Amino acid sequence: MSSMLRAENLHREISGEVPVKLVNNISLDIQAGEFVCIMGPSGSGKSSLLYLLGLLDIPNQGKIWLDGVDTAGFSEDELAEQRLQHLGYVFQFHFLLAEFSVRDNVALPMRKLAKLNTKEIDERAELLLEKLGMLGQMHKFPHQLSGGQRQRVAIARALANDPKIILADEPTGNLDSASAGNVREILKNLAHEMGKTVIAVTHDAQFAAAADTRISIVDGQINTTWQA
Ligand SMILES: Nc1ncnc2c1ncn2[C@@H]1O[C@H](COP(=O)(O)OP(=O)(O)OP(=O)(O)O)[C@@H](O)[C@H]1O
Repeated sequence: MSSMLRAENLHREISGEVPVKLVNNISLDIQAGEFVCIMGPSGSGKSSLLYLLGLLDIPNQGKIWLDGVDTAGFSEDELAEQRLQHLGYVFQFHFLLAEFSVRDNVALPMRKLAKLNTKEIDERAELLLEKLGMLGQMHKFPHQLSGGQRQRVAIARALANDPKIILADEPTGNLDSASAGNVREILKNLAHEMGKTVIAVTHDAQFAAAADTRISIVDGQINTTWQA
């Protein structure tokens, strides 16, 4: 195994009359193909940490290495390129575009990256939808799907550019238990069968039980780390 995402002494605070420490001196080292869950009480800084690890926010102090590459000092354009190529995101709310079909939603990140032609993009979108059991719904629009189906499309979209890392923020938070179990198995298999590094924030104990590593956050700091 090799280090896929390494963070050293991450700090993130919001300045103001009373500065708020969201992330307070967090260091971690996540391996390729590892399934990691971040847990902790509401407001403890889990999402803030995930945004830093996903290069969606910039730490006030500390560094992040993505597959050995130091991301400190990257310009906004360079960070956007890293996000598009190497990171896939799944949120509690799916953020699918309402006016786009299922297939077009999955195709969108590939169109932005512009490495494949239109035919190749549609073929890959269909392949990903097939893997997630959603091929039959590809011409539908997000409002025509159930919550679990939308989340599977969101996972297909996250996989579009074959990222190294999938970051998920409460991916089962809005789902009934059967759909939550389905999404949990999909994300676990992405790590264990496809070798993706999966990092998920969750309050869902069953979801966390499937992880290789559980990191518990309290007041912006790592409280405990548990490994299977
Ligand atoms: N932009 C911001 N400005 C001020 N406070 C913020 C900001 N973003 C987050 N916070 C506060 O920082 C703390 C950490 O927030 P964060 O969303 O990271 O926690 P969390 O552990 O993910 O919570 P939850 O489980 O409820 O989603 C919370 O108290 C939150 O209210």
